[in-house]
Amino acid sequence: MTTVIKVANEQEIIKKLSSYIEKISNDAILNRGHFFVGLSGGSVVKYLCEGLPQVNTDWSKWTLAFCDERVVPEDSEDSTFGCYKKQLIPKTELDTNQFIVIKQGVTASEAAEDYAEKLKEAFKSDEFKFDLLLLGMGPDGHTCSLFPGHPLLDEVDLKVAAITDSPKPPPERITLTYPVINSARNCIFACSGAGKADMIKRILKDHENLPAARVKPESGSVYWIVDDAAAAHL
Ligand SMILES: O=C1O[C@H](COP(=O)(O)O)[C@@H](O)[C@H](O)[C@H]1O
Repeated sequence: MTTVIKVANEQEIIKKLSSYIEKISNDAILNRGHFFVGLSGGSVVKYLCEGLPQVNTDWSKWTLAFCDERVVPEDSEDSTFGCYKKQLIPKTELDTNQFIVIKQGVTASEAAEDYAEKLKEAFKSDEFKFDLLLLGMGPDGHTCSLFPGHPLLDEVDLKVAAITDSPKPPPERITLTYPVINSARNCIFACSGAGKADMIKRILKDHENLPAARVKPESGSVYWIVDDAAAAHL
């Protein structure tokens, strides 16, 4: 089921997103004793670093993985984990060892293989069923590191794949693939600004088959939290 939530501006996106995260994390902890969440990079980093410190939850029950990650050193500005390490961890009770991070100093395909092993260990299963994936959408309609027209859109065997020709720099990344994304219990997109308005219309109104539109969890929910500027053509 897809739900579109329109709010006034970026600050309201942060508030709404945080309230959904609080509810979903507390339900997961109550029902299954743990909360598995996938984080994205880009603009979502800011929303989460501002919003999560206000969330009322049992942080010790959280495991945080990445929907995609750039294959760069952890201290690079392009490292998604590096951003959360600097901007989120000091503001919460989260510890670095609750994050599942990519192996350093290896190729993208080695990093993807190693990441899949780490997820298998964390989930104690071959099925990586996330309670929540926090997703962004680029102005070209990409989500995670799944780009329009890329062969990875059709990947069904690998759960974590490497990409070495990302059209958005940096080129080397790892990404969850649709079999994992679409088995999540919940997916939330958070998008703000006029730069996303055209793509939001193409996905939510015209139903074009773009990468972000293919996020349709089989037995889960997808929420789009969009501000007035991003929702201008809906
Ligand atoms: O490169 C990436 O881009 C997308 C979208 O970023 P945004 O800044 O336009 O919101 C992001 O979701 C993904 O995690 C990241 O690696």
